[in-house]
Amino acid sequence: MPRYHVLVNPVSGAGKAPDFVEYRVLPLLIALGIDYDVHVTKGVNDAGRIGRELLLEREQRVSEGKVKRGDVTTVVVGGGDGTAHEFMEGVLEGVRDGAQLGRWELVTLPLGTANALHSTLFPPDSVPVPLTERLEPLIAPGDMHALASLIRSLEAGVPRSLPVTQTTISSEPKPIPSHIVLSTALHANILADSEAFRAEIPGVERFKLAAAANVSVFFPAQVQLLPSAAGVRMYDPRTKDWKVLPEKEYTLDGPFGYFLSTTTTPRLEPTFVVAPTLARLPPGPHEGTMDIVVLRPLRDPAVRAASDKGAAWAPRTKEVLGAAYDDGRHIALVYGAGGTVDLSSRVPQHDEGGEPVVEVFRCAGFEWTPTDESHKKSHIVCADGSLYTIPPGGSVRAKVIESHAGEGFWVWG
Ligand SMILES: Nc1ncnc2c1ncn2[C@@H]1O[C@H](COP(=O)(O)OP(=O)(O)OP(=O)(O)O)[C@@H](O)[C@H]1O
Repeated sequence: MPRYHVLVNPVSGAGKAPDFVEYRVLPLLIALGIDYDVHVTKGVNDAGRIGRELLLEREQRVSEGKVKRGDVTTVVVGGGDGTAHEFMEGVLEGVRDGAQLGRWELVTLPLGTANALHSTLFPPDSVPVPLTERLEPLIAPGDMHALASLIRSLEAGVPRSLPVTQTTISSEPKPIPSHIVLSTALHANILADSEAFRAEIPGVERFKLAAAANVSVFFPAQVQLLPSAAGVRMYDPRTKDWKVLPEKEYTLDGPFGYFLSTTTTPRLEPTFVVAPTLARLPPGPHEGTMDIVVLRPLRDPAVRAASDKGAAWAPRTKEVLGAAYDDGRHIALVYGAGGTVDLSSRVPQHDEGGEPVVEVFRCAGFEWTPTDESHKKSHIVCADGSLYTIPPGGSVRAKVIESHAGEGFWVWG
């Protein structure tokens, strides 16, 4: 077994990573005779430093003939999504400086707050990963879910590819990689505001408070969808399948309420299934696409008719995103004849011609250009929980990186 690298972020989530690694992860590796190195993060972006160092160390060992170029580096992420993000960012920075990427296999542990990646790989209601006789005496039943990704890596098999989105913002000197989520509008602003509550409320409740502060905001912007080899597709709730959009529909005019893209994770929290198409209609390996979930308030007939449009929109957003907590039911909703939405519907409503409430696109990427320089909230971008600001007059461009066989990131799930 090759050496395992174990990252420990002592502040992620409720701060349980050091104990969990010491008492649950390391004893398992020791019992199985697997060598490991523990790397404790010392502050913001330190996981990136560790990523860069491991990449360079690997490069050195390849040049000394100690490991082969195609050999895997396994990294157990003892933290949340942000820790994995920083780590991958650091590796990719090293690649931009000229090092070869190589193959990285990540093991997730649900030690952050939202744990989007771990929840996607192992949803709360998923069947426990089966244990072989070798592991059975070593793992307590209560730890099965948290250790599921580690168990998969120890039992071998095939890890999943982890596509990376590369984002450029005119103000940022370097492109920003992300593997979970890239968003603007409501989601990015919830993250921005929820940081203020982190010390007070370590759990997901802080997101709900921040949501209330942003739910009626209209985000003025224009979006250009970037086609993949299969063009730009939009989800049709009636056929429950994609339809290919004509090129003239690649431009989306705002204002926007919600705008979020993801390549890997249908769910952002254990029960918040915001992009169910990723699970129900999974893209092929190396397809190079993202799924984008969009809410545009002025498509809503009731909002168009209202004098206080923000007040009319807020309950609609809550209803629709609330349906996402019910196994991603929001993408089945369509506007009825009078602009109503039947929120109890698990299947599309029967009203002829009703438009989908949520627009879901599958394409290679997008460009988001704020159209009101004075509207600060429409300039905020979230890449895997890290926040960036688009400068006045600027825009953000996000595109899935083409993946190469044998090189890149994989995850055990
Ligand atoms: N020693 C440290 N002191 C302070 N901050 C740290 C330290 N080590 C890492 N960090 C920072 O901790 C932040 C939070 O980590 P992470 O995102 O993994 O946890 P989380 O936000 O609780 O979980 P999730 O991303 O799953 O919601 C990261 O942005 C990272 O930069």
